[in-house]
Amino acid sequence: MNQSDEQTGLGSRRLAWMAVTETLKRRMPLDDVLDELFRAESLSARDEALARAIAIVTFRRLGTLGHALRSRLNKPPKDERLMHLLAVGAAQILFLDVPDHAAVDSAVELAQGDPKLHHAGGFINAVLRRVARERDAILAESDPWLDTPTWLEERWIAQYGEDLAARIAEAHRSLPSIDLTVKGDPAAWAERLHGTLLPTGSIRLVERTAIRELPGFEEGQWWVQDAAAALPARLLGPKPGERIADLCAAPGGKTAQLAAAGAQVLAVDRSAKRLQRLQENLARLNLTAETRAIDAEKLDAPPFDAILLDAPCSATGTIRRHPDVAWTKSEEDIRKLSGLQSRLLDKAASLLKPGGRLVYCTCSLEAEEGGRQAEAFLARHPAFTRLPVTPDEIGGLADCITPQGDVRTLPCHEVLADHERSGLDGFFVARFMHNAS
Ligand SMILES: C[S@@+](CC[C@H](N)C(=O)[O-])C[C@H]1O[C@@H](n2cnc3c(N)ncnc32)[C@H](O)[C@@H]1O
Repeated sequence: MNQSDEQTGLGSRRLAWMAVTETLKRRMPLDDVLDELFRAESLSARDEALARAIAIVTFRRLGTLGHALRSRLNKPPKDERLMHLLAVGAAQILFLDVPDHAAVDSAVELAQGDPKLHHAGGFINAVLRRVARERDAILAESDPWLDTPTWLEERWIAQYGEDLAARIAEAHRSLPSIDLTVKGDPAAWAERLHGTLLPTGSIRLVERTAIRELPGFEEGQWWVQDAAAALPARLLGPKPGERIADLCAAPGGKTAQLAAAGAQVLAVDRSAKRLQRLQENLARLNLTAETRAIDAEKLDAPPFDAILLDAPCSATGTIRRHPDVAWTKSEEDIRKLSGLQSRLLDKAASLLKPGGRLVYCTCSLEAEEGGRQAEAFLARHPAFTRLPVTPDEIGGLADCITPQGDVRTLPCHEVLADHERSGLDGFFVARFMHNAS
Protein backbone atom coordinates (compact mmCIF):
# COMPACT_ATOMS: atom_id res chain seq x y z
CA MET A 1 0.00 0.00 0.00
CA ASN A 2 1.46 3.40 -0.84
CA GLN A 3 1.25 6.41 1.43
CA SER A 4 -1.21 8.36 -0.68
CA ASP A 5 -3.64 5.40 -0.67
CA GLU A 6 -3.58 5.55 3.07
CA GLN A 7 -4.10 9.31 3.10
CA THR A 8 -7.23 9.04 0.95
CA GLY A 9 -8.57 6.03 2.85
CA LEU A 10 -8.39 4.03 -0.38
CA GLY A 11 -6.63 1.15 1.40
CA SER A 12 -9.43 0.87 3.96
CA ARG A 13 -12.08 0.82 1.26
CA ARG A 14 -10.21 -1.73 -0.83
CA LEU A 15 -9.88 -4.03 2.18
CA ALA A 16 -13.52 -3.57 3.14
CA TRP A 17 -14.51 -4.52 -0.42
CA MET A 18 -12.20 -7.56 -0.41
CA ALA A 19 -13.46 -8.57 3.04
CA VAL A 20 -17.11 -8.52 1.92
CA THR A 21 -16.33 -10.54 -1.21
CA GLU A 22 -14.14 -13.11 0.57
CA THR A 23 -16.51 -13.53 3.53
CA LEU A 24 -19.41 -14.30 1.21
CA LYS A 25 -17.35 -16.54 -1.07
CA ARG A 26 -15.67 -18.57 1.64
CA ARG A 27 -18.56 -18.40 4.12
CA MET A 28 -16.08 -17.56 6.83
CA PRO A 29 -16.52 -15.18 9.77
CA LEU A 30 -15.83 -11.59 8.72
CA ASP A 31 -13.52 -11.13 11.72
CA ASP A 32 -11.30 -13.98 10.52
CA VAL A 33 -11.20 -12.64 6.96
CA LEU A 34 -10.32 -9.15 8.21
CA ASP A 35 -7.57 -10.56 10.43
CA GLU A 36 -6.08 -12.35 7.40
CA LEU A 37 -6.25 -9.22 5.25
CA PHE A 38 -4.80 -6.98 7.97
CA ARG A 39 -1.91 -9.41 8.43
CA ALA A 40 -1.13 -9.26 4.71
CA GLU A 41 -1.33 -5.44 4.41
CA SER A 42 0.11 -2.76 6.59
CA LEU A 43 -2.71 -0.40 7.39
CA SER A 44 -2.65 2.11 10.23
CA ALA A 45 -4.89 1.37 13.21
CA ARG A 46 -7.21 4.17 12.06
CA ASP A 47 -7.52 2.71 8.55
CA GLU A 48 -8.08 -0.79 9.93
CA ALA A 49 -10.92 0.61 12.04
CA LEU A 50 -12.43 2.31 8.97
CA ALA A 51 -12.18 -0.89 6.89
CA ARG A 52 -13.88 -2.86 9.70
CA ALA A 53 -16.63 -0.28 10.14
CA ILE A 54 -17.39 -0.22 6.40
CA ALA A 55 -17.46 -4.03 6.11
CA ILE A 56 -19.67 -4.45 9.18
CA VAL A 57 -22.23 -1.88 8.13
CA THR A 58 -22.29 -3.36 4.63
CA PHE A 59 -23.27 -6.73 6.13
CA ARG A 60 -25.69 -5.18 8.64
CA ARG A 61 -27.63 -3.51 5.82
CA LEU A 62 -26.79 -5.89 2.94
CA GLY A 63 -30.45 -6.48 2.06
CA THR A 64 -31.32 -2.78 2.04
CA LEU A 65 -28.23 -2.01 -0.04
CA GLY A 66 -28.99 -4.77 -2.56
CA HIS A 67 -32.62 -3.63 -2.85
CA ALA A 68 -31.67 0.05 -3.23
CA LEU A 69 -29.08 -0.74 -5.91
CA ARG A 70 -31.11 -3.28 -7.88
CA SER A 71 -34.16 -1.03 -8.01
CA ARG A 72 -32.01 1.75 -9.45
CA LEU A 73 -30.36 -0.35 -12.14
CA ASN A 74 -32.05 -1.32 -15.39
CA LYS A 75 -29.85 -4.36 -15.65
CA PRO A 76 -27.95 -5.24 -12.43
CA PRO A 77 -24.41 -6.35 -13.33
CA LYS A 78 -23.70 -10.07 -13.17
CA ASP A 79 -20.22 -9.52 -11.74
CA GLU A 80 -20.57 -10.09 -7.98
CA ARG A 81 -17.44 -8.13 -7.14
CA LEU A 82 -18.87 -5.11 -8.92
CA MET A 83 -22.10 -5.42 -6.92
CA HIS A 84 -20.05 -5.69 -3.71
CA LEU A 85 -18.06 -2.57 -4.63
CA LEU A 86 -21.34 -0.70 -5.18
CA ALA A 87 -22.67 -2.02 -1.87
CA VAL A 88 -19.55 -0.93 0.02
CA GLY A 89 -19.79 2.54 -1.58
CA ALA A 90 -23.54 2.86 -0.92
CA ALA A 91 -23.09 1.68 2.71
CA GLN A 92 -20.73 4.60 3.34
CA ILE A 93 -23.10 7.10 1.73
CA LEU A 94 -26.17 5.87 3.57
CA PHE A 95 -24.93 4.68 6.94
CA LEU A 96 -21.54 6.16 7.77
CA ASP A 97 -20.40 9.64 8.51
CA VAL A 98 -18.29 9.85 5.36
CA PRO A 99 -18.47 12.63 2.72
CA ASP A 100 -20.40 11.37 -0.31
CA HIS A 101 -17.61 12.37 -2.70
CA ALA A 102 -15.08 10.29 -0.74
CA ALA A 103 -17.28 7.20 -1.01
CA VAL A 104 -18.01 7.73 -4.72
CA ASP A 105 -14.50 8.73 -5.82
CA SER A 106 -12.83 5.88 -3.94
CA ALA A 107 -15.17 3.29 -5.47
CA VAL A 108 -14.46 4.67 -8.96
CA GLU A 109 -10.71 4.65 -8.29
CA LEU A 110 -10.81 1.09 -6.98
CA ALA A 111 -12.62 -0.06 -10.11
CA GLN A 112 -10.15 1.79 -12.37
CA GLY A 113 -7.27 -0.03 -10.69
CA ASP A 114 -8.91 -3.43 -11.11
CA PRO A 115 -8.08 -5.42 -14.28
CA LYS A 116 -11.66 -6.71 -14.64
CA LEU A 117 -13.58 -3.59 -13.65
CA HIS A 118 -11.49 -0.75 -15.07
CA HIS A 119 -14.22 0.02 -17.64
CA ALA A 120 -16.90 0.43 -14.93
CA GLY A 121 -15.80 3.77 -13.41
CA GLY A 122 -18.48 5.88 -15.18
CA PHE A 123 -21.22 3.41 -14.28
CA ILE A 124 -20.19 3.31 -10.60
CA ASN A 125 -20.01 7.09 -10.47
CA ALA A 126 -23.55 7.43 -11.87
CA VAL A 127 -25.09 4.78 -9.61
CA LEU A 128 -23.51 5.99 -6.37
CA ARG A 129 -24.32 9.64 -7.10
CA ARG A 130 -27.94 8.60 -7.58
CA VAL A 131 -27.86 6.73 -4.24
CA ALA A 132 -26.58 9.91 -2.58
CA ARG A 133 -29.31 12.01 -4.23
CA GLU A 134 -32.04 9.57 -3.21
CA ARG A 135 -30.71 8.92 0.30
CA ASP A 136 -33.90 10.04 2.09
CA ALA A 137 -36.16 7.80 0.02
CA ILE A 138 -33.88 4.81 0.57
CA LEU A 139 -33.67 5.39 4.32
CA ALA A 140 -37.46 5.80 4.56
CA GLU A 141 -37.89 2.17 3.49
CA SER A 142 -39.00 0.65 6.79
CA ASP A 143 -39.56 -3.05 6.04
CA PRO A 144 -37.74 -4.70 8.99
CA TRP A 145 -37.20 -7.87 6.97
CA LEU A 146 -35.14 -6.25 4.21
CA ASP A 147 -31.89 -7.04 6.00
CA THR A 148 -32.65 -10.68 6.83
CA PRO A 149 -32.26 -13.59 4.39
CA THR A 150 -35.59 -15.31 3.66
CA TRP A 151 -34.64 -18.65 5.22
CA LEU A 152 -34.01 -16.96 8.58
CA GLU A 153 -37.17 -14.85 8.28
CA GLU A 154 -39.24 -17.99 7.75
CA ARG A 155 -37.61 -19.80 10.66
CA TRP A 156 -38.04 -16.94 13.12
CA ILE A 157 -41.68 -16.31 12.16
CA ALA A 158 -42.40 -20.03 12.63
CA GLN A 159 -40.64 -20.05 15.99
CA TYR A 160 -41.50 -16.68 17.51
CA GLY A 161 -44.59 -15.48 15.60
CA GLU A 162 -44.83 -12.50 13.22
CA ASP A 163 -44.56 -9.66 15.74
CA LEU A 164 -41.69 -10.88 17.86
CA ALA A 165 -39.78 -12.09 14.79
CA ALA A 166 -40.12 -8.66 13.16
CA ARG A 167 -38.80 -7.01 16.34
CA ILE A 168 -35.79 -9.34 16.26
CA ALA A 169 -35.10 -8.37 12.64
CA GLU A 170 -35.47 -4.69 13.51
CA ALA A 171 -33.07 -5.01 16.47
CA HIS A 172 -30.43 -6.47 14.15
CA ARG A 173 -30.21 -3.14 12.34
CA SER A 174 -28.79 -1.35 15.38
CA LEU A 175 -25.37 -1.42 16.94
CA PRO A 176 -25.30 -3.51 20.13
CA SER A 177 -24.34 -1.96 23.46
CA ILE A 178 -21.09 -2.81 25.17
CA ASP A 179 -21.51 -4.64 28.48
CA LEU A 180 -18.94 -5.46 31.12
CA THR A 181 -18.78 -8.16 33.78
CA VAL A 182 -16.98 -7.04 36.92
CA LYS A 183 -15.18 -9.16 39.46
CA GLY A 184 -16.99 -7.44 42.32
CA ASP A 185 -18.94 -4.35 43.43
CA PRO A 186 -20.83 -3.71 40.20
CA ALA A 187 -22.65 -0.64 41.57
CA ALA A 188 -19.39 1.16 42.38
CA TRP A 189 -17.87 0.21 39.03
CA ALA A 190 -20.98 1.35 37.15
CA GLU A 191 -20.53 4.77 38.73
CA ARG A 192 -16.80 4.89 38.09
CA LEU A 193 -17.22 3.90 34.45
CA HIS A 194 -20.25 6.19 33.97
CA GLY A 195 -22.21 3.12 32.92
CA THR A 196 -25.63 1.75 33.83
CA LEU A 197 -25.99 -1.18 36.18
CA LEU A 198 -28.35 -3.66 34.51
CA PRO A 199 -30.78 -5.69 36.63
CA THR A 200 -28.75 -8.80 35.79
CA GLY A 201 -25.57 -7.36 37.38
CA SER A 202 -23.70 -6.44 34.19
CA ILE A 203 -22.66 -2.87 33.45
CA ARG A 204 -23.78 -1.27 30.20
CA LEU A 205 -21.50 1.46 28.93
CA VAL A 206 -23.15 4.69 27.88
CA GLU A 207 -20.40 5.94 25.60
CA ARG A 208 -18.63 3.99 22.84
CA THR A 209 -15.09 4.44 23.94
CA ALA A 210 -11.63 2.91 23.79
CA ILE A 211 -12.10 -0.04 26.13
CA ARG A 212 -8.43 -0.37 27.04
CA GLU A 213 -8.31 3.18 28.30
CA LEU A 214 -11.14 2.78 30.80
CA PRO A 215 -10.33 2.61 34.53
CA GLY A 216 -9.91 -0.94 35.77
CA PHE A 217 -8.88 -2.47 32.42
CA GLU A 218 -5.15 -2.66 33.15
CA GLU A 219 -5.81 -3.88 36.68
CA GLY A 220 -8.09 -6.63 35.36
CA GLN A 221 -11.19 -5.59 37.29
CA TRP A 222 -13.67 -6.37 34.50
CA TRP A 223 -14.05 -7.84 31.03
CA VAL A 224 -16.30 -7.25 28.04
CA GLN A 225 -19.21 -9.69 27.95
CA ASP A 226 -22.77 -9.19 26.74
CA ALA A 227 -25.25 -9.19 29.63
CA ALA A 228 -26.97 -12.30 28.21
CA ALA A 229 -23.64 -14.13 27.83
CA ALA A 230 -23.02 -13.53 31.54
CA LEU A 231 -26.14 -15.44 32.59
CA PRO A 232 -25.11 -19.11 32.00
CA ALA A 233 -22.12 -19.08 34.38
CA ARG A 234 -24.18 -17.26 37.03
CA LEU A 235 -26.96 -19.82 36.69
CA LEU A 236 -24.49 -22.65 37.23
CA GLY A 237 -24.00 -21.19 40.74
CA PRO A 238 -20.24 -21.82 41.07
CA LYS A 239 -19.01 -22.20 44.66
CA PRO A 240 -15.48 -21.75 46.00
CA GLY A 241 -13.43 -24.93 45.67
CA GLU A 242 -15.87 -26.76 43.37
CA ARG A 243 -14.34 -28.59 40.41
CA ILE A 244 -16.01 -27.22 37.31
CA ALA A 245 -15.39 -28.00 33.65
CA ASP A 246 -15.99 -25.34 31.01
CA LEU A 247 -16.13 -27.57 27.95
CA CYS A 248 -16.03 -25.02 25.11
CA ALA A 249 -14.21 -22.31 26.95
CA ALA A 250 -12.33 -19.94 24.67
CA PRO A 251 -11.93 -16.96 24.66
CA GLY A 252 -12.88 -17.36 28.29
CA GLY A 253 -15.59 -14.93 29.38
CA LYS A 254 -17.45 -17.68 31.23
CA THR A 255 -14.28 -19.36 32.54
CA ALA A 256 -13.38 -15.98 34.08
CA GLN A 257 -16.73 -15.81 35.86
CA LEU A 258 -16.31 -19.34 37.26
CA ALA A 259 -12.72 -18.69 38.36
CA ALA A 260 -13.67 -15.33 39.89
CA ALA A 261 -16.26 -17.18 42.00
CA GLY A 262 -13.44 -19.31 43.42
CA ALA A 263 -14.09 -22.54 41.51
CA GLN A 264 -11.26 -24.77 40.30
CA VAL A 265 -11.89 -24.61 36.59
CA LEU A 266 -10.78 -26.93 33.81
CA ALA A 267 -11.11 -24.86 30.63
CA VAL A 268 -11.33 -27.11 27.58
CA ASP A 269 -11.29 -25.99 23.96
CA ARG A 270 -10.45 -27.80 20.78
CA SER A 271 -8.62 -24.75 19.42
CA ALA A 272 -5.16 -24.28 20.94
CA LYS A 273 -4.99 -20.82 19.38
CA ARG A 274 -8.23 -19.72 21.02
CA LEU A 275 -7.12 -21.25 24.34
CA GLN A 276 -4.01 -19.11 24.11
CA ARG A 277 -6.29 -16.07 24.00
CA LEU A 278 -8.18 -17.43 27.02
CA GLN A 279 -4.90 -17.67 28.91
CA GLU A 280 -3.97 -14.10 28.00
CA ASN A 281 -7.40 -12.88 29.11
CA LEU A 282 -7.17 -14.72 32.44
CA ALA A 283 -3.65 -13.38 33.01
CA ARG A 284 -4.90 -9.78 32.66
CA LEU A 285 -7.68 -10.57 35.13
CA ASN A 286 -5.31 -12.25 37.62
CA LEU A 287 -7.44 -15.37 37.48
CA THR A 288 -6.35 -18.96 36.98
CA ALA A 289 -7.76 -22.05 35.36
CA GLU A 290 -6.27 -25.32 34.17
CA THR A 291 -6.49 -25.50 30.39
CA ARG A 292 -6.64 -28.41 27.98
CA ALA A 293 -6.59 -28.11 24.19
CA ILE A 294 -8.62 -31.14 23.17
CA ASP A 295 -11.89 -32.06 21.49
CA ALA A 296 -14.27 -32.16 24.47
CA GLU A 297 -15.81 -35.36 23.07
CA LYS A 298 -12.46 -37.04 23.86
CA LEU A 299 -11.94 -35.54 27.32
CA ASP A 300 -11.01 -38.02 30.01
CA ALA A 301 -11.21 -36.63 33.56
CA PRO A 302 -12.55 -37.55 37.02
CA PRO A 303 -16.20 -36.48 37.46
CA PHE A 304 -16.95 -32.79 38.08
CA ASP A 305 -19.25 -31.02 40.54
CA ALA A 306 -20.62 -28.89 37.72
CA ILE A 307 -20.19 -28.42 33.98
CA LEU A 308 -20.77 -25.49 31.67
CA LEU A 309 -21.32 -26.35 28.03
CA ASP A 310 -21.36 -23.22 25.86
CA ALA A 311 -21.60 -25.25 22.70
CA PRO A 312 -20.48 -24.20 19.21
CA CYS A 313 -23.56 -22.99 17.33
CA SER A 314 -24.80 -21.02 14.34
CA ALA A 315 -24.43 -17.83 16.44
CA THR A 316 -27.60 -16.28 15.02
CA GLY A 317 -28.12 -14.69 18.45
CA THR A 318 -25.09 -12.47 17.82
CA ILE A 319 -26.15 -11.00 14.46
CA ARG A 320 -26.15 -7.48 15.95
CA ARG A 321 -22.42 -7.91 16.65
CA HIS A 322 -21.60 -10.13 13.69
CA PRO A 323 -24.05 -9.26 10.90
CA ASP A 324 -22.10 -11.46 8.45
CA VAL A 325 -23.55 -14.50 10.30
CA ALA A 326 -26.93 -13.89 8.64
CA TRP A 327 -25.35 -14.13 5.17
CA THR A 328 -22.81 -16.90 5.68
CA LYS A 329 -24.66 -19.54 7.72
CA SER A 330 -27.14 -22.05 6.31
CA GLU A 331 -29.74 -24.62 7.37
CA GLU A 332 -27.08 -27.26 6.78
CA ASP A 333 -24.79 -25.59 9.37
CA ILE A 334 -27.61 -25.68 11.91
CA ARG A 335 -28.23 -29.36 11.19
CA LYS A 336 -24.56 -30.29 11.60
CA LEU A 337 -24.04 -28.13 14.69
CA SER A 338 -27.11 -29.50 16.45
CA GLY A 339 -25.63 -33.01 16.01
CA LEU A 340 -22.39 -31.85 17.61
CA GLN A 341 -24.31 -30.14 20.43
CA SER A 342 -26.16 -33.42 21.24
CA ARG A 343 -22.89 -35.35 21.34
CA LEU A 344 -21.26 -32.74 23.58
CA LEU A 345 -24.28 -32.81 25.90
CA ASP A 346 -24.02 -36.60 26.17
CA LYS A 347 -20.33 -36.29 26.93
CA ALA A 348 -20.99 -33.64 29.58
CA ALA A 349 -23.57 -35.92 31.23
CA SER A 350 -20.97 -38.69 31.45
CA LEU A 351 -18.47 -36.38 33.20
CA LEU A 352 -20.73 -35.24 36.07
CA LYS A 353 -20.85 -36.50 39.64
CA PRO A 354 -24.20 -37.72 40.93
CA GLY A 355 -25.99 -34.59 42.16
CA GLY A 356 -23.89 -32.45 39.79
CA ARG A 357 -25.24 -29.48 37.79
CA LEU A 358 -25.03 -28.95 34.07
CA VAL A 359 -25.71 -25.70 32.24
CA TYR A 360 -26.09 -25.89 28.47
CA CYS A 361 -26.15 -22.70 26.43
CA THR A 362 -25.82 -21.43 22.88
CA CYS A 363 -25.83 -17.93 21.35
CA SER A 364 -28.37 -19.06 18.77
CA LEU A 365 -31.98 -18.09 18.06
CA GLU A 366 -32.74 -21.50 16.53
CA ALA A 367 -34.95 -24.03 18.32
CA GLU A 368 -32.77 -26.98 17.24
CA GLU A 369 -29.86 -25.45 19.15
CA GLY A 370 -32.01 -24.41 22.11
CA GLY A 371 -35.28 -25.73 23.52
CA ARG A 372 -35.42 -28.80 21.27
CA GLN A 373 -31.91 -29.74 22.28
CA ALA A 374 -32.88 -29.50 25.98
CA GLU A 375 -35.98 -31.67 25.51
CA ALA A 376 -34.05 -34.30 23.55
CA PHE A 377 -31.34 -34.38 26.23
CA LEU A 378 -33.88 -35.03 28.99
CA ALA A 379 -35.47 -37.76 26.89
CA ARG A 380 -32.10 -39.47 26.37
CA HIS A 381 -30.97 -39.07 30.00
CA PRO A 382 -33.62 -40.07 32.52
CA ALA A 383 -31.06 -39.60 35.33
CA PHE A 384 -31.25 -35.83 34.73
CA THR A 385 -33.96 -33.34 35.60
CA ARG A 386 -34.34 -29.72 34.61
CA LEU A 387 -33.61 -27.11 37.30
CA PRO A 388 -35.96 -24.35 36.13
CA VAL A 389 -34.63 -20.80 36.23
CA THR A 390 -36.72 -18.26 38.13
CA PRO A 391 -37.00 -14.55 37.23
CA ASP A 392 -35.23 -13.40 40.42
CA GLU A 393 -32.10 -15.29 39.30
CA ILE A 394 -31.87 -13.11 36.18
CA GLY A 395 -32.70 -9.70 37.59
CA GLY A 396 -36.47 -10.13 37.32
CA LEU A 397 -36.46 -10.47 33.51
CA ALA A 398 -39.53 -12.73 33.47
CA ASP A 399 -39.98 -12.26 29.69
CA CYS A 400 -36.71 -14.09 29.21
CA ILE A 401 -37.92 -17.34 30.80
CA THR A 402 -39.73 -19.99 28.77
CA PRO A 403 -42.71 -21.97 30.11
CA GLN A 404 -40.26 -24.88 30.67
CA GLY A 405 -37.98 -22.75 32.86
CA ASP A 406 -35.16 -22.25 30.35
CA VAL A 407 -33.74 -18.82 29.53
CA ARG A 408 -34.33 -17.37 26.07
CA THR A 409 -32.98 -13.87 25.54
CA LEU A 410 -33.57 -11.92 22.34
CA PRO A 411 -31.92 -8.91 20.68
CA CYS A 412 -35.23 -7.04 21.09
CA HIS A 413 -35.58 -7.72 24.83
CA GLU A 414 -35.86 -4.48 26.76
CA VAL A 415 -33.50 -4.51 29.72
CA LEU A 416 -33.58 -0.72 30.05
CA ALA A 417 -36.32 1.87 29.64
CA ASP A 418 -34.13 3.58 27.03
CA HIS A 419 -35.04 1.63 23.88
CA GLU A 420 -31.88 2.73 22.06
CA ARG A 421 -29.66 1.17 24.72
CA SER A 422 -31.76 -1.91 25.34
CA GLY A 423 -31.42 -5.37 23.85
CA LEU A 424 -29.47 -8.52 24.60
CA ASP A 425 -27.61 -11.08 22.57
CA GLY A 426 -29.88 -14.01 21.74
CA PHE A 427 -28.94 -16.77 24.17
CA PHE A 428 -30.59 -20.03 25.16
CA VAL A 429 -29.73 -21.46 28.59
CA ALA A 430 -31.00 -24.69 30.17
CA ARG A 431 -29.96 -26.00 33.57
CA PHE A 432 -30.05 -29.66 34.54
CA MET A 433 -29.20 -31.71 37.59
CA HIS A 434 -27.93 -35.25 37.76
CA ASN A 435 -30.23 -36.99 40.25
CA ALA A 436 -28.08 -38.42 43.06
CA SER A 437 -28.78 -42.19 43.30
C1 LIG B 1 -19.34 -20.23 21.70
S1 LIG B 1 -17.61 -20.39 21.71
C2 LIG B 1 -17.27 -20.40 23.42
C3 LIG B 1 -17.25 -19.06 24.09
C4 LIG B 1 -16.74 -19.13 25.52
N1 LIG B 1 -17.49 -20.06 26.31
C5 LIG B 1 -16.75 -17.78 26.22
O1 LIG B 1 -17.63 -17.50 27.02
O2 LIG B 1 -15.83 -16.99 25.98
C6 LIG B 1 -17.43 -22.08 21.29
C7 LIG B 1 -16.04 -22.63 21.46
O3 LIG B 1 -16.16 -24.04 21.29
C8 LIG B 1 -14.95 -24.52 20.75
N2 LIG B 1 -15.25 -25.88 20.24
C9 LIG B 1 -15.93 -26.22 19.13
N3 LIG B 1 -16.03 -27.57 19.04
C10 LIG B 1 -15.43 -28.07 20.15
C11 LIG B 1 -15.20 -29.38 20.64
N4 LIG B 1 -15.63 -30.44 19.97
N5 LIG B 1 -14.52 -29.52 21.79
C12 LIG B 1 -14.06 -28.44 22.47
N6 LIG B 1 -14.23 -27.18 22.03
C13 LIG B 1 -14.92 -27.00 20.90
C14 LIG B 1 -14.56 -23.49 19.72
O4 LIG B 1 -13.18 -23.52 19.46
C15 LIG B 1 -15.01 -22.19 20.44
O5 LIG B 1 -13.92 -21.61 21.11
